[in-house]
Amino acid sequence: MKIAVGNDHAGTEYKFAIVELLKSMDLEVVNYGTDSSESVDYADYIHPVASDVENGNANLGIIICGSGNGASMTANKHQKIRAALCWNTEIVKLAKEHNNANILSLPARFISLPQALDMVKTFLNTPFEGGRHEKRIEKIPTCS
Ligand SMILES: O=C(CO)[C@H](O)[C@H](O)[C@H](O)COP(=O)(O)O
Repeated sequence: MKIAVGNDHAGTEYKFAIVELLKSMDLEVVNYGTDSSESVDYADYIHPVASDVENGNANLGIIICGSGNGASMTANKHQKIRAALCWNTEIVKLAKEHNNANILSLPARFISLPQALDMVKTFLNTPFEGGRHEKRIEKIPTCS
């Protein structure tokens, strides 16, 4: 399984720990994020993650910025992306079970690092429930 990861300067520290976790789980990781704490524009580092997930080059994505909003807004501009901004493991679980989220967006400035790592594990280990949720997510990309 391949995971695409992206972050701005607010997510760099958490990104390093998340990449380490993913590698310890024998997952393939592609890092599109900045590796620096120098200020950057999140969209430049998030679009490549969304593109990879959208075109099947990666199975899932994990994106990190200060609030998680800029990252998720950017990723959700991609037609096939369902990026979920999450702040605890319960929300992550629902984002997979009900929404089949294919990108997890983490607000690094509002969650602890242990919380972030637990959320990543939940994201990877929770399956989509399907059933009634299938037709609901199919309706998401239908916009005027
Ligand atoms: O895009 C964001 C907010 O929606 C992210 O949280 C950014 O990380 C944040 O805006 C960066 O803020 P900074 O003051 O430039 O470090």
